[in-house]
Amino acid sequence: MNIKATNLHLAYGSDAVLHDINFEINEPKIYGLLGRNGAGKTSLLSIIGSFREATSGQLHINGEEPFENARIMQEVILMYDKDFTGETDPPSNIIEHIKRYRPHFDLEYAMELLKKFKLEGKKPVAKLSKGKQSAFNVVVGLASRSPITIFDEVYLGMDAPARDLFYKELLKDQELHPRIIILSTHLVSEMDYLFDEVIIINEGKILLQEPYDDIVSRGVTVVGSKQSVDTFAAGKEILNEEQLGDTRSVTIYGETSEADRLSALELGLTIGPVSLQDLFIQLTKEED
Ligand SMILES: Nc1ncnc2c1ncn2[C@@H]1O[C@H](COP(=O)(O)OP(=O)(O)OP(=O)(O)O)[C@@H](O)[C@H]1O
Repeated sequence: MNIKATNLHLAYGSDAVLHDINFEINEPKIYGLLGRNGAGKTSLLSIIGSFREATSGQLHINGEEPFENARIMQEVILMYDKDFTGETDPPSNIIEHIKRYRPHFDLEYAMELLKKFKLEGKKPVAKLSKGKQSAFNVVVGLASRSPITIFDEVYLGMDAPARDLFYKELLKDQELHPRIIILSTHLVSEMDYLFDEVIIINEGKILLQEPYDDIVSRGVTVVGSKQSVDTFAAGKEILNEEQLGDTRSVTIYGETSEADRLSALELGLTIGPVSLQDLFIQLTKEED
């Protein structure tokens, strides 16, 4: 499967939300989609999920526009924080009907997941707790085995053990049935180990799209005396700096060569890694 955005633009009335963005997703991997509140994540995912049309530019899935395209819609599932008001059926009844419009749906796996997430009862979905409704979304998303599977913040209502179960199932099932999985989340430090690739969207633009390992290997923290840190950091891209007495700590973004590491050692500095969450915070922070 291939997702390709070319000068993709979305506006709500006169408010532009996605600004001529370009990116491509080709491989069956897990993609983490990160962005601050209002950055445009849900807007972008709703175009991929064929919930809405772009204002201009193109979003193609396997070369076709997904909007009102039945063939493409069968291949993509977008799970979001759905309002289940009025849903009188229990989870097990609903999933029995999904196969009709989701060709890759695995009913046996869905039943197994209902059991794992303790959703086998006869209670209507509308009367389930918020977290159980979220877990039901997760079950449908996983068992759909759609070649493009998108989870837009569905896990927020789930408690920590349920989220942990979801992450384990996701990794296990992705290993057996690789597909493009896009996870939009604010739980960056909790979920970063799931991501093969990271896409950061900021104010309606793609800030970066890179393998997880490449991003985190590019950020370092350097701690030491003010003078030594300043000497080391001169000419480098500094994302953040903090000072306590004479001790200075800076977050640097960019390749750190072997020569850099040696010079840090000579200057008596301590070099450490930076988490994806810290990099995300620094890369998307607003200027004062
Ligand atoms: N239906 C709509 N009509 C008008 N404006 C909208 C609509 N949906 C979203 N927006 C606006 O588009 C912008 C992007 O919203 P979007 O929901 O895509 O962001 P997000 O990155 O998913 O945010 P969050 O992390 O808070 O969920 C926001 O300014 C939002 O107010």
